[in-house]
Amino acid sequence: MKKESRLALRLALIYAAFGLLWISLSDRFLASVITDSASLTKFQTYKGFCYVVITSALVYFLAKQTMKQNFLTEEKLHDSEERWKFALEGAGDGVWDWNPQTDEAFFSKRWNEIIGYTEHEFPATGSAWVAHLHPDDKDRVLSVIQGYLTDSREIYDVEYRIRCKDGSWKWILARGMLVSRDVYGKPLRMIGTHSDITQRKVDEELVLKNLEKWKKLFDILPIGVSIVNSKNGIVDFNPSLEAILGISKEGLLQGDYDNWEYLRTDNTHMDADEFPSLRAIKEQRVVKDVVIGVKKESGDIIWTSVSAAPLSYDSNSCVTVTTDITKRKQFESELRVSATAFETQEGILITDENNVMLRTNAAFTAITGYTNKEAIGQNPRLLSSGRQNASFYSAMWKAINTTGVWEGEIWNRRKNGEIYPEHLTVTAVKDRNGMVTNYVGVLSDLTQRKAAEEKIENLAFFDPLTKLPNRRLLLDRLKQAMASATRSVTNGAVLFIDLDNFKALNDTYGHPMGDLLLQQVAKRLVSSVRDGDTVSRFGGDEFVVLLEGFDENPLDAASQAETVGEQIFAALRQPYLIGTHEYHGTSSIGATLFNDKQQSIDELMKQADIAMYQAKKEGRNVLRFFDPQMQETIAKRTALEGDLRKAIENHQFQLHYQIQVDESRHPFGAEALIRWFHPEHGMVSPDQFIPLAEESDLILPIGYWVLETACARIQRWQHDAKTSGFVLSVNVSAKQFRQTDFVNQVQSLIQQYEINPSLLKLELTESMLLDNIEDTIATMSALKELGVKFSLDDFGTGYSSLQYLKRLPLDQLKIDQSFVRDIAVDASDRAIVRTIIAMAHSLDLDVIAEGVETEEQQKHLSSKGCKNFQGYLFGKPVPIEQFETSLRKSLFQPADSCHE
Ligand SMILES: Nc1nc2c(ncn2[C@@H]2O[C@@H]3COP(=O)(O)O[C@H]4[C@@H](O)[C@H](n5cnc6c(=O)[nH]c(N)nc65)O[C@@H]4COP(=O)(O)O[C@H]3[C@H]2O)c(=O)[nH]1
Repeated sequence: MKKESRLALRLALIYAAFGLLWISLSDRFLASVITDSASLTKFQTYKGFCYVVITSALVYFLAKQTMKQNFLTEEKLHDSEERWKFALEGAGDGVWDWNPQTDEAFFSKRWNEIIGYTEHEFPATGSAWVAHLHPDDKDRVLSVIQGYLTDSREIYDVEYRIRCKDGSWKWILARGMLVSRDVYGKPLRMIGTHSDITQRKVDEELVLKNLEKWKKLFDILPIGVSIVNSKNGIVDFNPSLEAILGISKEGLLQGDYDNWEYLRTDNTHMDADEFPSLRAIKEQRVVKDVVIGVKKESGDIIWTSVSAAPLSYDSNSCVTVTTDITKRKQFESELRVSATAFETQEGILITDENNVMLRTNAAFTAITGYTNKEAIGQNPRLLSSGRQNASFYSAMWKAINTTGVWEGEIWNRRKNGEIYPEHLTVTAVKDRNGMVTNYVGVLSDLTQRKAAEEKIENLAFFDPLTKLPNRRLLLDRLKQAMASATRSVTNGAVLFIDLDNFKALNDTYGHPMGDLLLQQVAKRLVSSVRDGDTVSRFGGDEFVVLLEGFDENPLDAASQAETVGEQIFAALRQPYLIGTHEYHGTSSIGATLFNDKQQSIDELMKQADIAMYQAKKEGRNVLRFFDPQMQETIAKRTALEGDLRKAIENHQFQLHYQIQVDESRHPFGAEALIRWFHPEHGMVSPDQFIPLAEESDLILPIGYWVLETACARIQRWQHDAKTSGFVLSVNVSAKQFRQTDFVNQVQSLIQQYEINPSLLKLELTESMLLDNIEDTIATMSALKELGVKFSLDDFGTGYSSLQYLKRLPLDQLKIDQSFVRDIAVDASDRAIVRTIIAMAHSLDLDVIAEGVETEEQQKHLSSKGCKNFQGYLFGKPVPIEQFETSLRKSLFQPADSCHE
């Protein structure tokens, strides 16, 4: 119940209580004291007057009390209203008071002032206020008021613009409340404040404008901007970041980037604590320009530069700026490549369109001598040597201007004045419109190349050791000489010179010594001939001298050639000082003439070779002219070689066996000697075909055949009680022995024929053993391990010293038949034989003498201590059947009867 209703009810109750008491008590009281009715009526009238007086007094009293109370309340209210009005006005806000029913309004002094009026100047009605509202705000404001009054919300507030006295507009915040309603509940009074918010509105607008400005900037910035929170990762970002990282908005928000790998500039893994965002948050400082490689699942790498700054309002967040530097990095690396390319071995100069030098590289300086500083601003003509004329340059520029490029060799001048050959390429650089902006010259110094070319030419035509023309140049000159001899009808000669015993020198003193000898020989040869003649090194220890302009008569020409040959012999015969050694050498010369008769170069060289071969054969240190008979021999040789190739498969070889006996002529072994039964020539002696086989490598299959046949023979012998201890000697040639698998071959044969290896004796010659002593020892030792025996054949003809012999695992020395032959008559042979036998004894080796033909020879040998013999005296080499027949005889007959 409302306050005023309660008050009215209280008054009514007091009045009702008094009236009821009066009615019920006053009549009873009068009736008890007044008994007559006249007096009673009279007193009842007086009682009525009293009632009126008392009730009036009561009403007066109650009304007075109530009014007094209302007045006090109102006064209090007024006072409090005044106080808050004062407070509000003091705070700068205006106050208003409005009766919605009467539209009467009160606007405080401050209210008026805010919009430029003096107190009471503004019409005191609500409608006057409405009339001053901004047209854009009016409807909104009225609907807010309407809404407030009907919705009975507690507080009304609205912002609007109101026209000031001077016509300007001010933003006002009006706040108020309904303070009373009439008995029907209709709004009776609204009061409120009126604050000037114009400045706030301006500020807000500014903020909004700024916000929009920054937002737009954020959106269109080509660099990625993001807000990173140390816990939640990227919380806000602009579209550029999505574009740079190539990730969708959702992906960024879901943290898909966590799956990526991050790289340092050196491509190594970057840890999270190195990220600029996390560092900026942790260290609370700006972290700038950290280069990060973002490696995605696809393997693609995006290179970024990231800066981060902590946010002052949130210590766990920062703003990061991400720039895509992938292209820049690419460009930088291309730039590095370009810079490196610019600094190549080739000189580079760049000019402007007017041919003024702008830049040169280090190689340019190295080649020309001009530094970059000296070259800049100059015309490249600075390098001109004067060797090319004006028309050369005009052709060059014509080419550049039409085709855009010129390339060629040119002579230029260095800063020090030296003129040098150069390879130059000039390229015109054009802009988009086809206008020349620059010229680029690339130059390389050809000085060294030319020298190298010269050197290569020298290598191609000259022997590097002796500096003499080589085979190629000789043949070239021979061709010219032959043509010239035809033209001039003269004779020329080719001398083929071979140094005697050069191989022995090389083997004994080593190759460097051999080289020194060759150099000295070359000098002597050159000084032995005329200037126009050619001295060449043909290969190894072979030299060829080409002589021209001899007499047209071949005999005279031959004697002229012989004279030169003699001069050469004389020169080469002189002792050589090689290092500290004095060396005496001789040579063999093969000569042939050439003239107008048509001959091929090959033929001519072959003739000279054959002649030289003949000279060697004839005892060395001689000059031999080629003659056709000689050629015939060679032809035969070649044919023989062809036949030899087929000999094995045609089963034309046979082994003959020659008995070996002891002092009492008791057979203890044999030597296997090969025989070739040629279908046309009959039996060919090994002396004829073994050297040929050695030259052509045919000795390898032949030698193997001999070994295998010998092993097969041993196998048979060892199973026969009478021959079980028989040792079979087999000749082994140098080439055969030097085969890398020779030991294996022997071992396999021993195994294959299951022979006692000690029954196989390999005969080696001195010269082949000393060729490479270390390898020889290794091979011999390996064979020795197998149990094979060794005999040193032709002993005494070579150069073997005791020192070498000691190192060889030999079993036997074989005295060469040349010493045996004259032993009865030649004291020196006897001495040699004695020495050989003494040597063998001192080395604990057996000795056997070969070629023993007479009793006398045997006697002499026996007297010197030789106990084993081989020779026609005991038996010639014979086929196996014959051998075994006579062997049987000798084994069952007295020893002396073992003759063939
Ligand atoms: N005047 C004379 N000569 C005698 C006498 N006793 C033996 N001869 C001969 O002297 C040579 C001894 O063989 P060689 O010094 O190893 O010399 C052998 C050997 O170096 C080589 N030769 C023979 N067969 C083979 C073979 O199977 N392989 C190899 N690599 N060389 C072989 O051929 C050379 C010549 O062999 P042959 O003509 O068979 O000549 C044999 C033999 O018939 C004699 O009392 N008086």
